[in-house]
Amino acid sequence: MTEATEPQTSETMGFQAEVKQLLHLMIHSLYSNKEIFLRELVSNASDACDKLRFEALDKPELFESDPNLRVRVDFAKEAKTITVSDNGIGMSREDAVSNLGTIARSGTREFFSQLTGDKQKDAQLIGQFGVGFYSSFIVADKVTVRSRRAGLPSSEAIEWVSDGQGEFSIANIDKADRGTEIVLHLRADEEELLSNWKLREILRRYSDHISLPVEMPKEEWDEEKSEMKRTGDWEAVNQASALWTRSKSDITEEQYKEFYKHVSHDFEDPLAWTHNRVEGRSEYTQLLFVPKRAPFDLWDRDAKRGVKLYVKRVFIMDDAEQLLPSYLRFVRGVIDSADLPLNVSREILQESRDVRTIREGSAKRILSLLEDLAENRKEDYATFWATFGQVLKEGTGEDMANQERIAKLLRFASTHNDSDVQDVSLTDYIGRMKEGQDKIYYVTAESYNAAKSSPHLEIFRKKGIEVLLLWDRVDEWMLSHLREFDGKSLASVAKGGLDLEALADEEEKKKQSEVADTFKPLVERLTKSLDDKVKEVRVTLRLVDSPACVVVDENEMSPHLQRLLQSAGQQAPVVKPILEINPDHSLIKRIEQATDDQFDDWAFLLLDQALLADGSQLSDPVGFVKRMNELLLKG
Ligand SMILES: Nc1ncnc2c1ncn2[C@@H]1O[C@H](COP(=O)(O)OP(=O)(O)OP(=O)(O)O)[C@@H](O)[C@H]1O
Repeated sequence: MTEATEPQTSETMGFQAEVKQLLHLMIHSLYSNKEIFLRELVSNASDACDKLRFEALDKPELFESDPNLRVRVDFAKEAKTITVSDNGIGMSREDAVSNLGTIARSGTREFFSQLTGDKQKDAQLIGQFGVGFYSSFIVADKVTVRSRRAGLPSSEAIEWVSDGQGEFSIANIDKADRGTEIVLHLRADEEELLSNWKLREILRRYSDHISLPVEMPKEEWDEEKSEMKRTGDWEAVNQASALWTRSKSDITEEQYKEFYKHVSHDFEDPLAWTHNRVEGRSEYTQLLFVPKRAPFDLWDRDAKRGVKLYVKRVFIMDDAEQLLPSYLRFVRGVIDSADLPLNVSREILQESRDVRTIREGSAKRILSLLEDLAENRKEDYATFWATFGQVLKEGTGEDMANQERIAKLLRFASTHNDSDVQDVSLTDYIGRMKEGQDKIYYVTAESYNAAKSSPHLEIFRKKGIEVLLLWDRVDEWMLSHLREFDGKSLASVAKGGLDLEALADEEEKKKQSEVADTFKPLVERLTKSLDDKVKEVRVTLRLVDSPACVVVDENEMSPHLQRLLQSAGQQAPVVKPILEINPDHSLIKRIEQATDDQFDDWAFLLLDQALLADGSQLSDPVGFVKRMNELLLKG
């Protein structure tokens, strides 16, 4: 253990507000999981050793005279302390102030605003956020961190002390050995942790996958005194070989799960994983996990993502986003390449052919894993879809080579089961297609409710043709890339030229041409009144309950996409709608009889209500209300 001299240049500082909140909540809501503190500290210690090994690639002198990286866990019964120490990278004074006093992740404030005060819910949320070092305070009422950054002189080591209330102190000390030592002064009721057996048991459970030796003091049975005695040596309590390098048959499920928690900082078990060694032109090992829950910053474009990159078992970097396409950014894990140079930089990663091979190989593995879930673990796939489905949809445009496979994995709500649960695949849909139907029909809208009550669905419901209901933000984007599936094109029911001809019977075809003739005068009158507002007016048989609806031409941007672009502050082309009227509706018959002085009002009213039903905003809502009231009064 370190011989610390008297602290100098001591300074007391306050925790960032979010840290205070985190500490408070953690102590109160994670108590039932208190042993995780050891996992978190050992995980940090191991990361610190990985970082040292990486920096030492360029500067071997950082190893000083102590090249054997390891983590040590010790305890002192009398003093009631547990100490976790490592000979990793260590922290400078500045590092300690920012790493152990603030949370620098983006989205932290938003995250904290979601906490409810309900212990169970908050514990889940905190788990999602990641507790790290601060979990020490679940079992300790005082924590002392002594650390010296590799490469700094012994006089520039620091001592950080806090009781986890609101402040910490930091001082310069002298520390000969490199790395970090964290001393937990246990709370009064935590004495049961002060046992060699207990600590080994926790370490084996939580840290067996750590690739460095995690050591504890060696003990032997002392015959004379009839008790265990320390020999003065240290011994590893874990296997100390990188988990992903072991053979699959030697790894237990529990070890995979713990390893996942270590690499992802997640609190929960993963949903699924895939572990492979790839040999051939490119050689690498991948151990990739699909989490069960979205990290709190899944939607934050700047958030850290990606997997950890190792080269020949040496840790190179976190969040190597080049190793997976962005639509798989929820995947966590490790990729260990045998081909990349140890001094690989982010820039090199972008250019490297080996990286491209790894990225393609990893995407395929994850897609196979998801296919397996979809096929054999339907409930888990539903969990996956509800959590990450929207992200996976991005793949339809991003990864054209795998578009068909991704499309097979998509799930939608549909008129078939009339619920907002997204569980219909395109294959299910095709299996239920009517005779003569050659398209996959869908409607897009702002919400499930808007989609399911779209007037465009009326004829489909009447004919019993299934329509997919889409309302996720990414849907329009996806649809602009995914034009067909299994030889069937995807068609919006809100677009003109709705080709239901093939499905219409003789009688319907006859009726279509009859009504076109009969309603020609009305169509002409409406066209005149709405002149600059619509592209065209025509009679349709697609409506059942609504008097009219708006559609756009096949090749034009849907109104829903126009609105999405506008709300994102982008310019959308002005597309005039086509007004389609329902010849069987009484309101249309009423308008047919309107006198010339009222006709314009009726025409505008018809168009405006069709726009409203489509989810559009009216350009003149006051005019709409006025016209409606006047017509109501006139009866
Ligand atoms: N043993 C250590 N040696 C060197 N630096 C450390 C050590 N422990 C913690 N740190 C530094 O403190 C930072 C904060 O640690 P903390 O455990 O709170 O969060 P984290 O590991 O970054 O993420 P998470 O909260 O998701 O676990 C780390 O990122 C690291 O820079």
